[in-house]
Amino acid sequence: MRLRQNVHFFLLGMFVGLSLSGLVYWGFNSIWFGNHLTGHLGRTDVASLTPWLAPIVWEGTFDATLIDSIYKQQNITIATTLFALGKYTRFLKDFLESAEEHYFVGFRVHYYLFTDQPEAIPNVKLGQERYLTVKKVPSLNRWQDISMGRMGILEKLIENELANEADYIFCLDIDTKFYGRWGVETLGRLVGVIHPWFFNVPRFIFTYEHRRESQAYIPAGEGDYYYTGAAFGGSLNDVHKLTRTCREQMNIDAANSIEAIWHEESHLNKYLFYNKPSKLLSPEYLWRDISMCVGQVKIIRFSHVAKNNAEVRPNL
Ligand SMILES: CC(=O)N[C@H]1[C@@H](OP(=O)(O)OP(=O)(O)OC[C@H]2O[C@@H](n3ccc(=O)[nH]c3=O)[C@H](O)[C@@H]2O)O[C@H](CO)[C@H](O)[C@@H]1O
Ligand SMILES: [Mn+2]
Repeated sequence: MRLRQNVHFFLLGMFVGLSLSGLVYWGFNSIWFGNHLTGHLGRTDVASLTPWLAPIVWEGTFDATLIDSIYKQQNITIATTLFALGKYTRFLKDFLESAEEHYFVGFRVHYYLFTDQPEAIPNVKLGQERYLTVKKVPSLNRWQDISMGRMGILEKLIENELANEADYIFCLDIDTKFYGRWGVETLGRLVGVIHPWFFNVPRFIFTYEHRRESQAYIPAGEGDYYYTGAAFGGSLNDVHKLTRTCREQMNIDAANSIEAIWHEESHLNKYLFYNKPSKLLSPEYLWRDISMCVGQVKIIRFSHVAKNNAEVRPNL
């Protein structure tokens, strides 16, 4: 009898003890008693801050509802520039349809699309406060010139047209598609996206320009991250300075008959090394065309689509 009573007391004690510790744990983490220092937001498997204290945005590092509500009060416009020349017009439909589903949903977005064939632009239904302006540009017969030429065109666009039209700008490749949220968590003064092939490799693998003759030169052993040329953005002023500098540096290279190893991407990397971005986006914000499982990437938001370069580009 006594033994049974003891067992009962023991079980009751266990129950009360566990409940209390559960309550304390819940209390520390709950919205009622917890705070952002004891909460769950943050990642331990990846760096979410650069050594200069810029955030690196990964799934699990931000509260989407909260950040949406903050930016909702600001009545912002996000200019988004796209280029589709030659056969790259085929990527427009998927890009625009998926962007309407995932890209700054609920915010004012103005796409500026540069193309040599305005007639080939598909009719995609845009949401409320979503605008598309098409601008005709001359065809070019080297894909490298199309890709690099974007810097000068963006520089002029910001200078001549965007001043009172937009608050932020993102410049994105068109051979891409959205699969998940890309929202206001990406906004910042100067924003770079970590290249999906180089986020988990040592620096000596980074394909920076290492020839001293090029203006994109970065000495061996230097550099922070390797950024993709397929997506970057920020405030109008900062992106204007970036595009102007890259365009000037590419002009000097051209005058010296040298082309950086990865074209404007090399110049962008040089720029972002000496002008540190205020925010970095993880490779969730530009994934690879070849699907490969990588533990740290919990969600693919935006990705290159598979393409046959020899077939879509005007030259090799
Ligand atoms: C993953 C990544 O970082 N991608 C970069 C990479 O290759 P990519 O293979 O992604 O370059 P790409 O073929 O997509 O060309 C870049 C962009 O130029 C435009 N385009 C290009 C060719 C053409 O015939 N018509 C046309 O419209 C289009 O917007 C395209 O998205 O290197 C390029 C420069 O070396 C750029 O830096 C890209 O951003
Ligand atoms: Mn691309």
